[in-house]
Order: sequence, then structure tokens, then C-alpha cells
Amino acid sequence: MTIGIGLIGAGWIGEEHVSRLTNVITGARVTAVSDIDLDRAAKVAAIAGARVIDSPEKLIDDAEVDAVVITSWGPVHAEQVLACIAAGKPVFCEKPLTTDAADGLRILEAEQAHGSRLVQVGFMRRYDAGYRQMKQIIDAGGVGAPLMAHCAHRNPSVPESYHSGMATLDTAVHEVDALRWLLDDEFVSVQVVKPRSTSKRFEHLTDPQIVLLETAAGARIDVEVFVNCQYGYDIQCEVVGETGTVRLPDPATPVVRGAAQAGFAVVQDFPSRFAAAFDVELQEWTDSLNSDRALAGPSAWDGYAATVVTNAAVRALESGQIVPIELTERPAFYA
Ligand SMILES: NC(=O)C1=CN([C@@H]2O[C@H](COP(=O)(O)OP(=O)(O)OC[C@H]3O[C@@H](n4cnc5c(N)ncnc54)[C@H](O)[C@@H]3O)[C@@H](O)[C@H]2O)C=CC1
Ligand SMILES: O=C1[C@@H](O)[C@H](O)[C@@H](O)[C@H](O)[C@H]1O
Repeated sequence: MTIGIGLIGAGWIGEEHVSRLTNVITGARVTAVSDIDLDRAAKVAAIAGARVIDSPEKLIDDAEVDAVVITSWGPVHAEQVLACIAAGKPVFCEKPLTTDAADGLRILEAEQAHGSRLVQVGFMRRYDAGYRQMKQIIDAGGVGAPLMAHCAHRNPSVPESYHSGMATLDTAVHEVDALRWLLDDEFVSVQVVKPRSTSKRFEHLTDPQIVLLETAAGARIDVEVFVNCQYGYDIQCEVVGETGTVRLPDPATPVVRGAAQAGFAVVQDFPSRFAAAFDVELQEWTDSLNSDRALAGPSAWDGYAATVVTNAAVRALESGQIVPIELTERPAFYA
């Protein structure tokens, strides 16, 4: 069976996902594309030979659209996800599920009222081979009970539209989800520390930031978010347990020795760093839709929980205080 996919938001990652769904993923075909920028929509629709539809609402209701991929800007995700649930259509929504945790609660309520899972969130690190190996080792007790984690999330640069809150809302949200998943634990507090800012940033931006998180079990996590590091796209993660440590491997690439040095190239962008993870993520999503298996990927609960943490982190950045993180009770639906 081939499912018809409608994509909303034909920007950078929207184009990546349409190419991927057209050239890599089996069992799915992009049938329609919508964007407030009709030229972008036309360019991206052409990759798949899909139709351009001039509004997200019409796309969601379209007869050739069996499932929806949302790659629009974070603040508009909530209404688009809710419209998909109202139409009873499965929806893969890029992270963050919402930028405001209250909207996440509305999504949880709507999905439970529908009665079965429709929503998957694009936390692709759960599909990265290195992170999956770490998860297996931690779950098997390979490092003992996790006590700490040290993470770094470095981008070479960001555009002027990127603001200080996005360091957690849009960037560290990946570590928030990955660590919730790796440690099987929820966060209870957050603090954001501001080191000296780099001169290589737009004036309005606080960069870097150090996000300090505490989990319910008492583990402590530090995440360095540095989005103008200049030298590459560099993702680091080390979990320290009672009996050992486990570190995320760098992407496999040749080590070059010469001129009195040995080293390897650093990946320059996230589409290259996580290309394989994006492939696995969308293939597994497509396979579950085609097989009628229940969705197994990151759920609306995971999207909601991550946004509660990042909303608290924004308050922590503004106040300089340690901010408590309070989740609503997890519904049995998301057990
Ligand atoms: N999983 C990952 O690693 C990544 C996830 N993302 C996420 O994907 C989303 C999009 O990011 P980018 O592609 O980098 O942004 P972008 O700015 O390149 O593209 C967003 C597109 O959405 C369109 N759009 C905005 N509001 C719309 C609306 N109401 N209806 C229809 N179209 C609308 C814009 O015109 C634009 O073409 C964000 O949520 C971002 O956080 C982005 C990059 C990597
Ligand atoms: O999701 C992503 C972007 O939206 C975000 O802006 C970047 O900082 C992240 O590295 C990338 O993975």
C-alpha cells in the first residue's frame, strides 16, 4: 500500500522530507504541499510531482491526503496538529510539537478524545544509530544507575531571526527529549547559566547558554547550547553511571594522518549529521501506518513533556533562578 502524504511548510526541512519521502522512503508518496509562500510550495511540490494546495486546512481535508507531515514554524504547529486530529488523520509533526505547553495539553485532550494515537513528533535522535546503542547499553545496566550527563549542542551559526529563547525551545529541546528517553526519567527543575557571550553572534542573542537540569531520580544534566561556534555542527552526549560511562560516537568518518597531525572532519550541518536517522524515522512511521500497527515513535506526551521543560528553561533564562518543572499527570493512554 502507498499512503498519500500532505506536507505543510515547504521550508528547509520540508524540502528535505519531501526529497526523502520521494527518493528514499518506500510505501509513501507526497501528493500535496502547502505553504504560506506559494512559490516555495511550488518548488517543493515539483520534487514529488505533487499538487500545491493553497491552505493547510484544505490540504488536511484533501481526499488524496491520508496522513500529514508538518514542517511549518513551531508556533503554528498546534493549530495544524489539532486540525489533523479533528480530521482523524495521522500526523508527523516536526519538533517542537508546540512552543507553548498549554497547547500541548489541548493536543493530548484531543488525541485521547479521538481514542487512538495519531500524533508522532520529529525527535529524530531516537532513530540515530549511536543514540540507540547508548540506550541499549543503559537499559542493560551497562553503566549502572545514571548519575549525570554532559551534553553539547553546537551549530556553526544561526540567522538573525533566532532569539535567545530558541536556544532551549528549538535547539536544546532535542537533548531534553533524548535524555528523557535515554534515562527513562522526567525533569523536575532547570536553571540556565550565561557564560560570556561570543562576539560572533547577533547583538540580541545570549550565546552560549548552559542548561542545568535535574531529574526526578536526582540525576544532573548539563547541556551546553552554543549556536555560533563557527567550526561545525557538533553533538556530544556522555552519560555517567555508577559503574561506567557511555558516550555518543562521532559520525563514522576516516581519520586522516599527515603533516604531523591526525584527525577527522567535523560535520557542518544537521541534515548531514542526522540523515540516516531521518530516513529510519520516516520509514518506521510509514511502515506503522501501512501495517495498521500502533504508532511507536515519540508521542504527543513526549512533545508536551519536552515543551514544559523548555518553557521553564525560558523562564529560567529570564529570571536567573532555578525553575521547577511541573507536568500534568501522565494519562494511561500514553503509558
Ligand atoms: N528535527 C530536526 O532536526 C529539525 C527540525 N526542524 C523543525 O522544522 C520546522 C521548520 O524548520 P525549518 O524548515 O528550518 O524552517 P523554515 O523557516 O525554513 O521553513 C518553515 C516553512 O513553513 C512555512 N510556514 C510558516 N507558517 C506557515 C503556515 N501557517 N502554514 C503553512 N506554511 C507555513 C514558511 O513559509 C516556511 O516555508 C521547525 O519546527 C523546526 O524546529 C528544523 C530543522 C531540523
Ligand atoms: O532542529 C534543529 C533546528 O531547528 C535548530 O534550530 C538547530 O539548533 C538544531 O541543531 C537542529 O537540529
